[in-house]
Amino acid sequence: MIKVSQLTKQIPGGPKVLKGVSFDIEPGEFIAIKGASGSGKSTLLRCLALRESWTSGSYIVDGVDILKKGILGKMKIRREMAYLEEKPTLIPNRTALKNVLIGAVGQTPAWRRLTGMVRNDDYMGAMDMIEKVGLIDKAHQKGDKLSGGEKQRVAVARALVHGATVLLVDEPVSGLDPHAAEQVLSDLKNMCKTQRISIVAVMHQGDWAERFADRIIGLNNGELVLDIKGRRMTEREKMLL
Ligand SMILES: Nc1ncnc2c1ncn2[C@@H]1O[C@H](COP(=O)(O)OP(=O)(O)OP(=O)(O)O)[C@@H](O)[C@H]1O
Repeated sequence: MIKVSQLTKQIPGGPKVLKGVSFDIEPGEFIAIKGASGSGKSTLLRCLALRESWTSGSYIVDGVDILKKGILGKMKIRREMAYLEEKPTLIPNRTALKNVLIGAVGQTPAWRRLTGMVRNDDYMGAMDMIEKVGLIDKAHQKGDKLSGGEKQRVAVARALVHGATVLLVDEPVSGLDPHAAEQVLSDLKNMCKTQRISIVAVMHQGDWAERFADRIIGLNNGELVLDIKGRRMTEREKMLL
């Protein structure tokens, strides 16, 4: 269980982007973040991944007070949380499998990324992950020959192959056609249910959040103004964002 309390992010000499945001993340939960452009969605995600520093607040992950643990806290987050930026890129001339195996910058030793050398159990783990995102028949297809949705699913596999239990993902279906978007979100939802992976996804466009998320949290100008079960939002709730 993850507890975010009073997360505030002040840009030095700039705006206060997040203002006392508090919410919990349960194992296996799919949380969508909604909010207008500039409301702080991506900053919230990057703060959860510790890619941005927190100005104040507390961050408890499995009972560990992360911000008080310094480098150990950072290592725990890097181990347990995978961060996927909007429109992730694959190495075009490497297969889907190789992308999963060696593409995760920062999680694979540099010598292994450069040489492409992998251990047998890494290979099995990557194949498992590719199967979980429903792409086993595309494992040996080159990155640039995959469709947008397939690339996104490979990127999800790459992000999770090192055993993370939480996936933080920015606009997972941005730029995808409705069919591919549906496939990506079905995979993500399935992972939550079968592997108890928690997902926090910025999903502002369309009604994807309402259709796939267990919970929707909403930001307006850096404040959390909505925290509801995943369902069709009322007009009043939409007005809050
Ligand atoms: N390093 C920074 N310096 C100055 N302003 C920043 C910085 N980082 C974020 N901001 C501002 O904070 C606000 C929130 O940015 P953020 O990217 O989190 O919004 P968002 O909700 O993800 O927007 P979008 O939907 O357009 O991607 C924006 O107004 C942005 O300009």
